[in-house]
Amino acid sequence: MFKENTIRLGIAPIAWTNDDLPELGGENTFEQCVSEMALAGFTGSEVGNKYPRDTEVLKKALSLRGLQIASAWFSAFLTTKPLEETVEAFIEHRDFLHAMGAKVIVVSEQGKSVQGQAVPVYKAKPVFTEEEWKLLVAGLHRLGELAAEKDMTIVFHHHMGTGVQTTAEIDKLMELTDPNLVSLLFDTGHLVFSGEDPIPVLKKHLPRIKHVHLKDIRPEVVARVKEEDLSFLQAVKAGAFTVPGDGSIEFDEVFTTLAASDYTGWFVVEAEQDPALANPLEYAMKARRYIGEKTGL
Ligand SMILES: O=C1C[C@@H](O)[C@H](O)[C@@H](O)C1=O
Ligand SMILES: [Co+2]
Repeated sequence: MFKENTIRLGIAPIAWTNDDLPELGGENTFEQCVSEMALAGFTGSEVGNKYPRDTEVLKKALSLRGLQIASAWFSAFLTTKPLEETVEAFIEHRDFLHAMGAKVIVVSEQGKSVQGQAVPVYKAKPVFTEEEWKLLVAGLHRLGELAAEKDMTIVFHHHMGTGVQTTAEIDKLMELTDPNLVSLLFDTGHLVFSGEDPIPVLKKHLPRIKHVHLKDIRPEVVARVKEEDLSFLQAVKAGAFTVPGDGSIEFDEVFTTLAASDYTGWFVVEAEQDPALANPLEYAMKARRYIGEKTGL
């Protein structure tokens, strides 16, 4: 289905230890996490808070297990803080990822985000003013230029509880930004959680999609999140997300559309849930098996 050597399969450490909710998987060590990623058949990882920041130490631990760093999340505050604050933090993050050999940098706008707050994630989602959109676009162009200095690309992460969550907001961001400076991360779970159809988003923005997060949704939990006005983190704890193949998302068209495109890069399985309820190794293996069956990868 996919052309040879175009896709690499990674998995995010968030299923072992959750940076947004440290009580989930606090007992799981870095070594356990990366060993189990490799055991499940993945060759890449994103970065969690238990990962060593010394690039040589990290490289050694990863290469022993046949793993590479695909990317890592960066929180930008372009709509709420002076640009230079985000730029300074971004340069440090970019240089770390560059030293680790990554080519894409995941950027999320956390200005006004409610993803970490104890408020209803649907009702309290921010809506940017035109002034905030201008700040976001100008700031992303600056980050895109800084990434290009190292031959890297920023991939914007649309996300629940943020100002870029819905199809309309993604369309607007893509329209307002320069394709040479700002690419898109396609995250199946966040789109479906928000109530979007992921396929039109994928098809419309395919040439700009440079990174993919594969996560599935448990619709009965999402229904509860709406009914009970739960926050994003309560939703995660309740099991809104799971690995591809374990929820309601139909991945066939996601895979066939990407296979027919020029996409080359990482598919990162990212399924944060409570590791005490969903054994991370078991779920990583389940995801790997499902992707293999659907794609031949
Ligand atoms: O890419 C991601 C990183 C996490 O920190 C985030 O909350 C998660 O939902 C996600 O998609
Ligand atoms: Co994601």
